[in-house]
Amino acid sequence: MGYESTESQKPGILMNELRAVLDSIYSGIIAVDINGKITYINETAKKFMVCGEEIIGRDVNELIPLSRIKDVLHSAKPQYGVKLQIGDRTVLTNRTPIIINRQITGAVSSFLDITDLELVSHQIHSVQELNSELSALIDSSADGLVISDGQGCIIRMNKAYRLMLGIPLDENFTGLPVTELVTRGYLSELVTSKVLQTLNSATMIQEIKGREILFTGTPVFNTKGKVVRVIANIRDLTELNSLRRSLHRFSQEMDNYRSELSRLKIKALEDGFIFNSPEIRKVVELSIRVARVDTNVLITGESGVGKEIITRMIREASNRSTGPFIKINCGALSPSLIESELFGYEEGAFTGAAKKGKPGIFELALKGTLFLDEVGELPLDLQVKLLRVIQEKEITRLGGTQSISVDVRLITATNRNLEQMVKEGTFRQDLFYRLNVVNIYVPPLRERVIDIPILVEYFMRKFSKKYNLNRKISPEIMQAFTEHDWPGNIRELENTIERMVILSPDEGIDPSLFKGNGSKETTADPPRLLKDALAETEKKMILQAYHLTQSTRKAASMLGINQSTVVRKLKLYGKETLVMPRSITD
Ligand SMILES: Nc1ncnc2c1ncn2[C@@H]1O[C@H](COP(=O)(O)OP(=O)(O)OP(=O)(O)O)[C@@H](O)[C@H]1O
Repeated sequence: MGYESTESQKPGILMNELRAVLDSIYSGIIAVDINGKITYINETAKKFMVCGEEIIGRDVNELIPLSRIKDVLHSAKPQYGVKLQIGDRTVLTNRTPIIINRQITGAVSSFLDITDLELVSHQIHSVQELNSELSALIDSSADGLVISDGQGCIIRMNKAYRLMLGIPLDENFTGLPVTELVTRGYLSELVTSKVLQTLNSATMIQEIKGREILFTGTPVFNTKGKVVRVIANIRDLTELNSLRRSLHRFSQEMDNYRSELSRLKIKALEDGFIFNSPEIRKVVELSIRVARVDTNVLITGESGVGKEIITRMIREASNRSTGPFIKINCGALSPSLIESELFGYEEGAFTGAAKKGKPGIFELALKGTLFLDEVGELPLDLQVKLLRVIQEKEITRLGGTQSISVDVRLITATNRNLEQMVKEGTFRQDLFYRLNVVNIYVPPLRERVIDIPILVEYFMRKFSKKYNLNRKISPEIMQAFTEHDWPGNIRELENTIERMVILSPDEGIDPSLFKGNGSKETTADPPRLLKDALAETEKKMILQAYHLTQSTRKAASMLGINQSTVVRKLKLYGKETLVMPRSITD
């Protein structure tokens, strides 16, 4: 459109036309004179002004405080693309000086509202950020992902997807139909196709290269309910399933273990192992746990606390329960006897050796359990030999040359402080470590008085039955039992009750028999016949000697009497006798 003047067009008409043109454009236009007073403003620019009054002739900064058009008046230099804030709108402005005859007479500013554009550009920026976040998320996912459009064409595929299906990183699938994955042999069935057919989520499991893969397809709908995307997610279930199977197996084992544990606990009680205290409960649990592992166990605790009974429980709960159980008391035999007992000997090994030689208990305990009681009493030279057997799992009979392999579980017990003995140099440290792989400490009775009443009841029943006597215990005596110190622990308690059951004259238990056993009570004993007192002392000494040595021969030599007397008396007291200080079961 041109603005050439013709004869018929007057300048006024032209001006009107020009104004109409300027008013109809999107840009705002403001002209100022040399003083910055507004000389012209078009309709678009007026919309930016807050005042509805006269604008012409007013200072530009009154209406647009941030306007820098006056800078152009001073510098005579045009400005282009300057961002300016007018009220809540953002505009992009160009400012040009008006120069007539080389004189600045004013300036014109034209500006374009870019507020909405800014908003859109901001939104585009946010979308770009979101997009890169999404890409990072998709790529870092451990699940495989393939995203297709509503027509089933692949838009993106992440690394995990490629790895799980064995698709090379440089094989491009973008824009291709998802069915191409089947065509190229990566898959046999497509979850995406299922989603597109049913317009619903779908799952399937496929075995790919020996691995179990779970496919899950999810449709994404637009506002009109049309599927615009299908997201196929794949997850390798192989490890998960194998973990699940292990977990199942493990929990089944745990269940078996638990029921076995309670079975053995019940059995321990049935077998006459009596306890109420949490301390012994822990000992029993540890013993049963350790029984399953074929390792050396050292049981420590004072004399008579139940170390042997616990050893038998371990053996009972172990895989060697049907193998032999052999006990040897290292404190009751001379060193030379222990050596020949442990390792056996060949014919003529020493004077008095049996003609054909004799196997040692390491041989006899083959596939079984060997219990070395009072191991702290073992002399140093025998400690070295025992250590060698443990390390080499072989023995050589005394006087022999042939190595015999040893398959024995070793359980040792002591009432001595082996750690202290190691410090003092009377027990070898290396042997101590070998024996003490697992330590089970049995606390003395005074540290678990809660066990006393139940033990008293048990022993009362046991001995009443054994001697066919009906004995009852009064609350006062029970009280005295729980208050007693029991330095000899359960063995002492057991012996005391046995004595009381036998010696009490009637159904009730004679309290004086208990007082005579070293009770804290101070009342004097009633006078008794000398022969009864002697018989009682004799019995006590014989029983004690026998319990200490576990051998009628040793007990006899300890007391300076005949072995036959010990055997006879023990029979009289109802005790079973053993000729040798070892017992072989099964
Ligand atoms: N909890 C218990 N329930 C029933 N009887 C027990 C219990 N603890 C120990 N006894 C009995 O006490 C006596 C001594 O137990 P055991 O021989 O096991 O003790 P120990 O610690 O091996 O003794 P030592 O150190 O003298 O060899 C045994 O007759 C045993 O049956």
